[in-house]
Amino acid sequence: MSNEELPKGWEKRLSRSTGQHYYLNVYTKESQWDVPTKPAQPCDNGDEPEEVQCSHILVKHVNSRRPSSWRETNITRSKVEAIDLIKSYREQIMSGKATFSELASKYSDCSSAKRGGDLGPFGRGAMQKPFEQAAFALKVGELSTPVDTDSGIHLIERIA
Ligand SMILES: O=C(CCc1ccccc1)N[C@H](Cc1nc2ccccc2[nH]1)C(=O)O
Repeated sequence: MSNEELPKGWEKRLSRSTGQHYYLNVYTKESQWDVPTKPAQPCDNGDEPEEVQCSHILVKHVNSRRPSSWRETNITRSKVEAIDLIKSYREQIMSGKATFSELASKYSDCSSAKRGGDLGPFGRGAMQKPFEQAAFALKVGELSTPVDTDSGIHLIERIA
């Protein structure tokens, strides 16, 4: 099995003393004789926080899991229209024409709109995977591109 086929974070090495292959976890530098079957976990050297705090603007569409919100009882816009709205909100925030909180309070189809879109701190496993992946990839203060979940289209800002 070449390195390319191993789960992420593992390297195949040759033991000089035994002539046997072993496997090195490149994060923790631990080694094992058995072929790894799961990706190596980065050791807790601070390269990923336990929790992040984000605000989001959610624009639901007709295919959303629950096409209804505090703003609109029956949401009929298309997914493309939702993406275009999120792109326009992103542009307004990036250009300084509006703040994230203003737009979230006015336009987000999530109940967090009442808190300027603030979802509070959350760890991995708390949110739908596409949202989680996008949130944990953001640096503090960074704005995502449109994120697609079963709830709808999101614009995410990492607060902490
Ligand atoms: O699930 C909720 C409440 C989320 C929340 C968390 C923490 C504080 C306040 C609200 N709202 C859904 C819409 C929704 N779907 C989401 C998916 C990921 C993150 C936030 C989301 N919000 C809905 O209203 O359909």
